[in-house]
Amino acid sequence: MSMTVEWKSLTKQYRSHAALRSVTATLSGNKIIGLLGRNGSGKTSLLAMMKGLLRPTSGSILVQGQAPYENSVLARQICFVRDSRMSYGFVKARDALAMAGAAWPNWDAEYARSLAERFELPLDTKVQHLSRGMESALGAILGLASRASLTLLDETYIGMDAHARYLFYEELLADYIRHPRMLILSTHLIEEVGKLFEEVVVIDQGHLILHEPVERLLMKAYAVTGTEADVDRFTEGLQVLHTLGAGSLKSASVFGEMTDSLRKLADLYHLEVRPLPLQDLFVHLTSRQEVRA
Ligand SMILES: Nc1ncnc2c1ncn2[C@@H]1O[C@H](COP(=O)(O)OP(=O)(O)OP(=O)(O)O)[C@@H](O)[C@H]1O
Repeated sequence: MSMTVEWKSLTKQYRSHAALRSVTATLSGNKIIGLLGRNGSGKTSLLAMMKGLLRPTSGSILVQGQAPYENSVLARQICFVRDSRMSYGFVKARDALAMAGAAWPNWDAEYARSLAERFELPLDTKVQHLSRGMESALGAILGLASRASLTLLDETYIGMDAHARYLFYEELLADYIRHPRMLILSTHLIEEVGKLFEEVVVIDQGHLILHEPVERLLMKAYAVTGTEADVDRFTEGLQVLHTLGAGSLKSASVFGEMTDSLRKLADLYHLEVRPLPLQDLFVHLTSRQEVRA
C-alpha cells in the first residue's frame, strides 16, 4: 500500500503563537523523508497532527484521504514515536514491546526481539529507568517493528551514542528495503542521517520553505573557491548564501543550478566547484529567510 499525506493551508496556533503557518504540500509514495527545521520550527506539531494527536487550527491534513484527528482506524496505520517514557513509563521494556505488539496490525515480534538484542536493550528494566540512549533504542525498536504504513520518528535516536545510531540507520534502511513504507524522520543530525533521505521537507518558523527530492535539491546549490577577486566576479548577480575567507582565498556557497556556461566561467577563473552538503544547505536556508526554493 502506497501512502499519501496532504497538508492543505495547514495552520497550528497555540494561543497567540503560530507554530505552523499555512503549510501546503503532498507527500506520496513509499520513501524515507527528512523533516528538517531548527528548534521550535514546528516539526513536532506537524508530526503530532499527522498522527491525529492534535487538531489543526485551520486548513486540513489528510492521510490516505482521511483526517487523522480522532480517527481510530487510521491511527493503527500511523506510528508516531516521540517519547517512550511518557507512553510506557511504568512497565518493563519487555512489556512495552508486548503492548506495542497488540497495538500494531503489522507488528513483527521476532524482529522486535532481534532488534532488542542488537541494541542490548535491558528488557527487565522499567521504561522510566532506562538510560537516555536505551530509551531512544526502545523508541527506534517500536518504530521499526511496528511496520506501520506511515511511521513518524521525532528525533527518536537523538539520545543514542554514535554506535547505536549507525546501527539504527543500518536497520532502518535494511527494513525499509524489505518492507517499503513512508518513514518521516525529524532530525538535526542531517550530516549523518541525510544519506537515508530520498526527499526533504524544510520548515522554518512555521513556514514550509522547501519540499524536494534530495537529488534535485543537491543540484541546486554548490560552493566555489578561488581568489577573492575571481569568486566575486563569478558570483556577481548570483544568489550567494554564505561566504568564507581565508587569506587571499574565498569560498562562496551559491543557491542556483550550475549551468554549462557557469561551469565554463568557473573553469576560466580557475575556481574549484563542489556540491554543497545537505547540512550546509539547510543551515544557510534556515538562517537566511529571504532565500526560498
Ligand atoms: N502546547 C503548546 N503550547 C504553546 N506553545 C507550544 C506548544 N507546543 C509547541 N509550542 C510552540 O510551538 C513552536 C513549535 O514547536 P514544535 O515543538 O512543534 O517545534 P519543533 O520544530 O519540534 O522544535 P524542537 O526541534 O525544538 O523539538 C515552538 O515555539 C513551541 O514553543
